[in-house]
Amino acid sequence: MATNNTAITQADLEAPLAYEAEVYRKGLKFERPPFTFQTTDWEPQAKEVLSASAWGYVYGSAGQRETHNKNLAAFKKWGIIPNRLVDANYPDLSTTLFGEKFQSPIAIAPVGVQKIFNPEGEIATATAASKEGVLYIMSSASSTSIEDVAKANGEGPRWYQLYWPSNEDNDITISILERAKKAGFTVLVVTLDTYMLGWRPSDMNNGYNPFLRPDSIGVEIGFTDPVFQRKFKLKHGKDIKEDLGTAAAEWARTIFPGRSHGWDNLKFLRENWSGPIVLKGIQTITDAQRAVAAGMDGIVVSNHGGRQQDGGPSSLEQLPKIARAVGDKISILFDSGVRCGADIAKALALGASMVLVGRPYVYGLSLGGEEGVRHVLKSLAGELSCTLHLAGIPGAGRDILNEDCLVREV
Ligand SMILES: Cc1cc2nc3c(=O)[nH]c(=O)nc-3n(C[C@H](O)[C@H](O)[C@H](O)COP(=O)(O)O)c2cc1C
Ligand SMILES: O=C(O)C(=O)c1ccccc1
Repeated sequence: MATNNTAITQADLEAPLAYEAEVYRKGLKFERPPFTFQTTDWEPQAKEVLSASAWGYVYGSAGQRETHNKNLAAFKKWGIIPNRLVDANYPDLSTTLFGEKFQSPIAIAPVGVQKIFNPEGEIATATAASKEGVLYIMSSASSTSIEDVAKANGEGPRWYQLYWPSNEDNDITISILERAKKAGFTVLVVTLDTYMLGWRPSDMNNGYNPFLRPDSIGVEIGFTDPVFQRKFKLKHGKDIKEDLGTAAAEWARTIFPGRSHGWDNLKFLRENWSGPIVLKGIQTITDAQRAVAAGMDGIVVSNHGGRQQDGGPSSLEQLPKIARAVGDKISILFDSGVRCGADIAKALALGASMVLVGRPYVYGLSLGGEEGVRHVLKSLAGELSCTLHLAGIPGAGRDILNEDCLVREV
């Protein structure tokens, strides 16, 4: 399997479709994945195995779920045009970002507190991503430390997502950035839409905030951070382990300070991070242009899967406008509402160079740990490859897969 920047081999091109071929070749002897190939069934099946609180947390969205529902519906407004008598055998799914070649255009979206879905949590996901040649984006709210995730991810490509503390905690931010750099995270993804949690009725009904549980899950990065540890001791006169509840609440306040930074503050991150910086949560042309003006390297067109602000537009609807405005000046990634291989093809066609998947792999993690995440990633890559092949589109590159490949149906 190709890792970053190694040449893509014929075997790499064939790998996504090998999953399907194996099922049919082996028939009933095929060792079944832990759950279905039908992507629409992942969500209801995960519901059956999760506690009400964990389920409410992952499936839950802001407000009346209007933004969430629009995210899903937006994909159905586009059709992929099928072309005949074109040889698009084993389409090349590779994509290049910041001078690095990635074997797959699919990435693991940053998702916090993964141990509430499976005791292996981020270790299972980071291992699965590495085995499938998929980019792992690590959340600031992980229930596993930066160093342990890096170990599990091994040679796999990995980026670090920052929940950005306020200026009073710049020393903590610097410490975290240094740790991420040292642990081999190459790109910084700064999430802009979550300086406070959205209005989430399901979590409020369950009285559920993963940080504030008695076993304080999701605070691992803070609890293992020497600067956070020192500051906590100075302020409270005791060590973290002497008062886990207070420390967890303190870490939650640190990474969700309740107020947004301004565009000017990005200079601070630029000064303290030597690699590319990507802003996650962009939804307008104006903000995308501001990102370009601020010298950023990439944006993730995302509305956080509809979990933050309700009543907004679907993320996919915003993508082509933004791509047309700034696509030649900045790298564009996308998430929110991706549920199957055809969805990935559509997001790529509408201007994304990389597509992040959120809830689907969390359902895989819930249903089958590392194998479950691998099954989700293999299914999505396999279906994407199959879709492009049958549509006569030989690759995922912008020169081949673009708006001309789609028809707007409604
Ligand atoms: C359970 C859960 C936790 C998440 N935690 C984070 C996080 O820690 N940092 C972040 O930037 N985004 C977080 N997200 C948002 C995802 O990165 C992504 O934007 C979103 O899930 C995409 O929408 P989708 O679930 O429809 O694919 C989280 C999403 C879910 C479902
Ligand atoms: O739930 C989220 O969307 C999110 O970003 C998060 C992750 C961990 C803890 C709190 C919020």
